[in-house]
Amino acid sequence: MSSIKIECVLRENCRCGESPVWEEASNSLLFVDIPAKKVCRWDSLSKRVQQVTVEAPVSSVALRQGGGYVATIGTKFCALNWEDRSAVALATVDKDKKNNRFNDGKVDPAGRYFAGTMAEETAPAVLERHQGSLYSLFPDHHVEKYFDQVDISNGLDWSLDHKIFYYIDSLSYSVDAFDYDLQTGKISNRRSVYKLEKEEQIPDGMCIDTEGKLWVACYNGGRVIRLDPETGKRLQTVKLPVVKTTSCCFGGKDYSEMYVTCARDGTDPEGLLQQPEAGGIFKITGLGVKGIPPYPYAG
Ligand SMILES: O=C(O)[C@H](O)[C@@H](O)[C@H](O)[C@H](O)CO
Ligand SMILES: [Zn+2]
Repeated sequence: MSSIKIECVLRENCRCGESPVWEEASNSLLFVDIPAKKVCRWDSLSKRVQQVTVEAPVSSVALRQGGGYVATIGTKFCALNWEDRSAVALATVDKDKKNNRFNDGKVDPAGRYFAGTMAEETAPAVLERHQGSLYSLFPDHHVEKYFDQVDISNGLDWSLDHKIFYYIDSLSYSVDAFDYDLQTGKISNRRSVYKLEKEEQIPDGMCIDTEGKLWVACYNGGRVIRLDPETGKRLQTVKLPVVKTTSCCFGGKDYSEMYVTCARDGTDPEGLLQQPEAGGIFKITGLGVKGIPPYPYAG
């Protein structure tokens, strides 16, 4: 039996930490603080954080094949140069929806950058509904739209054989699956593989492990849950000392550690006293399962 250890490795006070991504080359964890408009890089060896501030809410960051990063900023897919701290737009979506912004994003196994949008929130999970859409930025910088009517576009990942795309629209309280065509990037045959239980609250970010099981961060649920998408059963619950857990990824040595982001916004003063680490970065070890490296954007 492995013994699970949960540790706050960085007390960053993120207003809404999101999009953890492990960068093996620098032994670092990348993440964003959405409303603070910051992309951060935490060096796990020196324990130092570097950050780049951008001009609009930044909701996800991903590696880029030729070096540097890509990020979703406002309603733009951008290239991010860490050295000169510049962000250059590659494409813009939702031009007719001035109140929208991107939310979670991740690169597919063929190097396309998937990300969805949502209306800006007036409070956590309070927003005009059905305003979001799911998109992907192809390596040639053209954008494809998959569907609209999304409330809060969130967690996404692909099965290990690349034949299934998993997706979360938070306010559906469901983890969905689609058939995935890696060649064309097309999705089809949407179905639900897991419905959240009441105490699990709102499904947010998600990642897959080497056994093909899904890990979902539960916003307001203070936990990550491990799901078997084939049986629709929850296999494990890992509780954290913060309530607004937003996303998770594997990283560290051989991708054997899990990193979890969370939010501080929306917590009242009493809650902050009980959760002094809210907005920090958590590391979970001893899970006995590993993850896979993130795919880099191919454009
Ligand atoms: O982290 C995100 O994905 C959103 O941007 C957040 O705002 C929360 O998820 C949302 O409030 C709860 O659903
Ligand atoms: Zn999210």
